[in-house]
Amino acid sequence: MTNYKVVEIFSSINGEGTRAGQLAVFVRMQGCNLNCTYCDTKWANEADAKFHWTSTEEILELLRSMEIKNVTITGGEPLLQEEIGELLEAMAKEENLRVEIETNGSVPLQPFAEIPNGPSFTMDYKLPGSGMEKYMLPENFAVLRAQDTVKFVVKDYEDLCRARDVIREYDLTEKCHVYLSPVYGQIELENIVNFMKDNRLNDVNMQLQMHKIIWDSEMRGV
Ligand SMILES: C[S@@+](CC[C@H](N)C(=O)[O-])C[C@H]1O[C@@H](n2cnc3c(N)ncnc32)[C@H](O)[C@@H]1O
Ligand SMILES: Nc1nc2[nH]cc(C(=O)O)c2c(=O)[nH]1
Ligand code: SF4
Ligand SMILES: [Mg+2]
Repeated sequence: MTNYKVVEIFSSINGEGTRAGQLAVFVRMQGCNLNCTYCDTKWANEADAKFHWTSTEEILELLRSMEIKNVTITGGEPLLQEEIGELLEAMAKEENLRVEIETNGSVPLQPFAEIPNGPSFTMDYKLPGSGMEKYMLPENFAVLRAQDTVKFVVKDYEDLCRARDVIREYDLTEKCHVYLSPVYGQIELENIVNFMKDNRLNDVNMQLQMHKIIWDSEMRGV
């Protein structure tokens, strides 16, 4: 039986992305290979973070009982779980689930893109402000499909410029959804809009993390 290091499972509205505002279940996995300056889930990344070994069947049973269609698998970095492919394959066979996986851009996506009826990807491209850009795998861009998303979490003007350049270099708005999302509390929101206007960033979505507006920004499980 395959098990995963699950730190929390909760339902909420999705605060981000193409399904923002819709009910979703979040499955958060322990551990990460990166250490972004701004990470809001550092607590889940620590090697000694409290987790429950949870099996594929236990996760599926819980999801079936919750009767919520959207599932977001996140972390930490969920694609580091050994055998995560097995979970994604099992979820793909569930008729009533629509699965999204949030991933940090440093793990090859190709193997997971081949899963029939598999998850959509919300892939971060880590910008200079994260300190992690050197770990990005540009070959992942070639794997993305119309249902997938590239997300740029922007901290400052340098990050905005880099996001713009990457969007243009890889023609991302022609391939998939593209989001700009502020590092919480660290950039004037208006500056993002002005930058989009100045640079004619058509087909790019600015988003705010709704859950941090609705609840305390440090609150877990919402
Ligand atoms: C915690 S990560 C987990 C998934 C994966 N490790 C990743 O980085 O995409 C989920 C999302 O939250 C974003 N995030 C983390 N800390 C943030 C912050 N302080 N403000 C805004 N977004 C943040 C990440 O950039 C990522 O898009
Ligand atoms: N409500 C809610 N929506 C979310 N969308 C992405 C989240 C995340 O932590 O990645 C998140 C989260 O933690 N909570
Ligand atoms: S990759 Fe994701 S979970 Fe890992 S440190 Fe960065 S934001 Fe946090
Ligand atoms: Mg979060």
